[in-house]
Amino acid sequence: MKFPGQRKSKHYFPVSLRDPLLSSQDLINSAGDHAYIVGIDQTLVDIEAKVDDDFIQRYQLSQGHSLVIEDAIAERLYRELTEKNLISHEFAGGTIGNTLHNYSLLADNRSVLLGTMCNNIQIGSYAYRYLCHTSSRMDLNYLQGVNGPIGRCFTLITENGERTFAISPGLMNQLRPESIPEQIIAEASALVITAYLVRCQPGEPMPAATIQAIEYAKKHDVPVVLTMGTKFVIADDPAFWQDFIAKHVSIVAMNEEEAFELTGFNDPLLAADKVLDWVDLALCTAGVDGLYMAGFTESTYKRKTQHPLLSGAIKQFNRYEFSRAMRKKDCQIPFKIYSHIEPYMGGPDKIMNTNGAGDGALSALLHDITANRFHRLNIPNSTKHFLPFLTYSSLAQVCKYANRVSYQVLIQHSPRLTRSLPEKEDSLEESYWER
Ligand SMILES: Nc1ncnc2c1ncn2[C@@H]1O[C@H](COP(=O)(O)OP(=O)(O)OP(=O)(O)O)[C@@H](O)[C@H]1O
Ligand SMILES: O=c1[nH]cnc2c1ncn2[C@@H]1O[C@H](CO)[C@@H](O)[C@H]1O
Repeated sequence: MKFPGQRKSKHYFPVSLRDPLLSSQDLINSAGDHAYIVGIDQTLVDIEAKVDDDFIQRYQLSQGHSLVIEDAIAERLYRELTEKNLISHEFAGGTIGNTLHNYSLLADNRSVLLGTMCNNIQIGSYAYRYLCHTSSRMDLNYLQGVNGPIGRCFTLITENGERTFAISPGLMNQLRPESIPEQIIAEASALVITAYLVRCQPGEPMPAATIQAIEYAKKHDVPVVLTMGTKFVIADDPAFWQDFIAKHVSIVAMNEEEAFELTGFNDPLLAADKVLDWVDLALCTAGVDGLYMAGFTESTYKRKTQHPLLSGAIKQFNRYEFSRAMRKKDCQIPFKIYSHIEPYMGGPDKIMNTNGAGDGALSALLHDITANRFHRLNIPNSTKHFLPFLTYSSLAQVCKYANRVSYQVLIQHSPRLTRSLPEKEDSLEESYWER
């Protein structure tokens, strides 16, 4: 595992606190395989095309929405895109696939993907391309074989820059509960799922497989991380999602629109705060406004920020952002902590594609959480683990890292990182980071 503390010059993580008894070689060689994340996804390839508004209407899609379409319509849509030469890019996609791939690239470490994959893969087929464009550190040995295609996600970009997803599911929802390996979940640092997983036809097994994975995670005390997907899935039934999150989820990742649908709060800070009624940690991305995090720490050990205090809907909300997050149940006196960060370097001069920017932020958070577990497995007696912290770094530092990864996604075309971050960041010297 690329342990965050190994960065030589400027770090995203507080390496000055690293245990002096620890040789970095020990870290590289020992517990690497045991600190990994597992996720479930609908295996999908993104097929990106520029279209006009008339195209969206003709196929009865709705702008900004991710809708599932029938096979016959998908074939007609695909034929029109190819005949008119409108397809600009094809990428491996899926919100969890993207997140795991990015995690594996950032951490140079194992992630395990659960989902379906074609038993017979033809060279050049979508399944083939999915596998070719997936990090070799992503463990695909636990995928369930199916006799048919994986899903296609037509990513239709209209003149206003809006993305509309039309999903042709193929057999992506055929994952069965018995294909969920209990031991893989039991030993993971986190189980990552998306709200999209419950959007299935009656009788499809994916929702039951997801619940099976959640049950194993709860049995073995593995945090369940839910990323929302799209506001429309939440808007369909906010009460269902509130209940689902309260029952099953420890960490929520969402953007401000999804946060609004879930909580009724327009302000991402208030929405993240509301989500703490149900979970241990919330990440809320807010496009040009950067991102927010909210969580808990042990009251006695909260740490004051050295950054200027920020005022928002909650007064001086970032006062204790130098604290490390903990699960609420692990705190004797839980204390709420919040942090916010503006887009890295004010945002890129030119955004290539916003698709996947939120997935990138979540993969950074997962890297920090797994680094913490990795460190704890290696050096359980380290001073860093005198309390059962969830993150290795402070909330402020996690925000910084998440934001940096989102920036990297914005400056490339693919929703998955094509390469890791530079080892040395000259830009970390700049005043933005000093605040
Ligand atoms: N226009 C922008 N300018 C600067 N930074 C941006 C912009 N859009 C996004 N970002 C950065 O990317 C992060 C995530 O963006 P956003 O809130 O759009 O995610 P998202 O809607 O969840 O994306 P996706 O669902 O495609 O993964 C933000 O927190 C911010 O750091
Ligand atoms: O229904 C879906 N299930 C899983 N992933 C999806 C679905 N719709 C869109 N995306 C994925 O979301 C990513 C950006 O966050 C895209 O890469 C797309 O593949």
